[in-house]
Amino acid sequence: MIRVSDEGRQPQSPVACESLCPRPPPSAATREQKRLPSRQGLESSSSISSSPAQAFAIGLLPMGSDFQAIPIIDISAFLEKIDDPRMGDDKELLEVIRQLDDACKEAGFFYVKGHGIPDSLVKEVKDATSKFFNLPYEEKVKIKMTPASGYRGYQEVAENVTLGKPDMHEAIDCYREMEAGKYGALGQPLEGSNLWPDYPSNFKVVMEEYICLLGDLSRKIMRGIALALGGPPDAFEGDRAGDSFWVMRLIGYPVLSDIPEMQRTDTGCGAHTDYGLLTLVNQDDEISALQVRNRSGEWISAPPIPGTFVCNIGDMLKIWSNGLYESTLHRVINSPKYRVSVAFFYEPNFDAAVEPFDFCMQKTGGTPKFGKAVYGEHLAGKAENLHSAVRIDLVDLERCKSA
Ligand SMILES: N=C(N)NCCCC[C@H](N)C(=O)O
Ligand SMILES: O=C(O)CCC(=O)C(=O)O
Ligand SMILES: [Fe+2]
Repeated sequence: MIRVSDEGRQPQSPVACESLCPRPPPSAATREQKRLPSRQGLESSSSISSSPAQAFAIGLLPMGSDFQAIPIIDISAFLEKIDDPRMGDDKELLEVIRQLDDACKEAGFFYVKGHGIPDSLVKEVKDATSKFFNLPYEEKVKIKMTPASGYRGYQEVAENVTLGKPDMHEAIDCYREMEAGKYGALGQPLEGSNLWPDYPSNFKVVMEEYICLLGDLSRKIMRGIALALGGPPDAFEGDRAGDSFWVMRLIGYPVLSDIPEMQRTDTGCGAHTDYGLLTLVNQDDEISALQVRNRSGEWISAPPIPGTFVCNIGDMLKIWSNGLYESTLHRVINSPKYRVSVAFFYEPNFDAAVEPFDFCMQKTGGTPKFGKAVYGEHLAGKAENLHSAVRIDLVDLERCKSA
C-alpha cells in the first residue's frame, strides 16, 4: 500500500465543480458551440476506415460484440479542447470521440488514461478508504447507514444485496447533498448529510476534492459522448445532468476466509448494471476482480491498469441513446486479497426526465425503444429493493444464528 500522510490538506480547486464548488454559468461562446463538431466531420472520420471497430461506429455491424478486452482511451488531447468553442475541426478531438463511440457501442466499458486527475489524489482516496475499513467494527458503525441518514454511510458485509444474494463487500455510500424538500416525497428518503469518519483525519477533505474533480471530468467525458452520439456537446447539461445527483461508493472486498462461513456467498458484488449515466472506477492497483459480460455471455476481466479509471455506461444513457449504447452487466468476484475500489457515479439530475433523444432515434429506426423515466424514481426503486432485501436477509441471518 502506498504511504500517504494523514495531514489535513486543503482542497485545491483548479476547476469549478458542481455541488461542491459553484461553477460559473457557461459563457456565450460555450453556448454557441452547440453544433460543433459537425456530425459530418465525425462520420467522415469513421468511414474512411474499414476495421471492424470503425465499422461499428458507422452502423455497418450489429451493435455489441464478443469483445475480449476493454479498450483503453487516452483522453488527454480531448480534455484540453472539449470546452473550447473552436474544437469543431480538431483532428485529435475527433479521434477521441470516435474511440469513445466505438467503445460505448462495443463494450459499454472503457479505460480512460490521460484524465488529468493527480495520481497522488487517486491513491490517497484508496488509501484513506482502506484505513477506514481496517478499523474495528465498533468504529465503523459510528457512521452506519440507516434510513434516517438518507441511506448515507457505512454498510457492513452482506448488507448490500444483488438479485436476492448478499454481496461480500462493505462500503461507504455518499450522495450529492440536497436541500430538504427540494424533490418532495420522492427525494425525501435520500435527504441527509454525508457521514464522514473521524479517522483517517483527512478523509472528508480528500473525498470532497476527489468528488469535485471527478464531477468535472465526468461532465467533460459526457460532452464527448454527446458528440459521439451525434448530438450537441451540451446534450447532458442543464436539465439533464447539469446538476448531477452523483453517488460515490467506497468499497472494500474482504477475502472470503475473513467472513463468517454462514454469511459467505460466491460474489463480491453480483451481476448488475449501473443506474445512471457514467461510472468511473478507481480500482485497487493489484487485484483483478471486476468482470464485464460480453454478448456471448462470457465474463471478460477488467484488470487494474495504473493511471486509468474504468468507465462504464449506466441505464439512463441507454435510454437517452435509444439503445445505441448499452449499460453492460458486470460483477466483482471474490478476491484472494482485501480489495479496495472507489466508484464515482455521474448521474442525471435527480428530477431529470429521461427519454430517447431525437438524434438517437433517427439512427435507430425512428421509434423510441424505451419509455420515459425519471432518474430519481429509478434510483428510489433500486434503493427500496435493496433495502427491503437487506431487512429480509438480516432476519434470515438472525434465524441462522439462533438455530
Ligand atoms: N449506484 C450503483 N450503481 N451502485 C452499485 C451497486 C450495484 C449492486 C447492487 N447490489 C444492485 O443490485 O444494484
Ligand atoms: O468494485 C468494482 O470494481 C466495481 C463496483 C461496481 O460495479 C459498483 O459499485 O457498481
Ligand atoms: Fe457497477
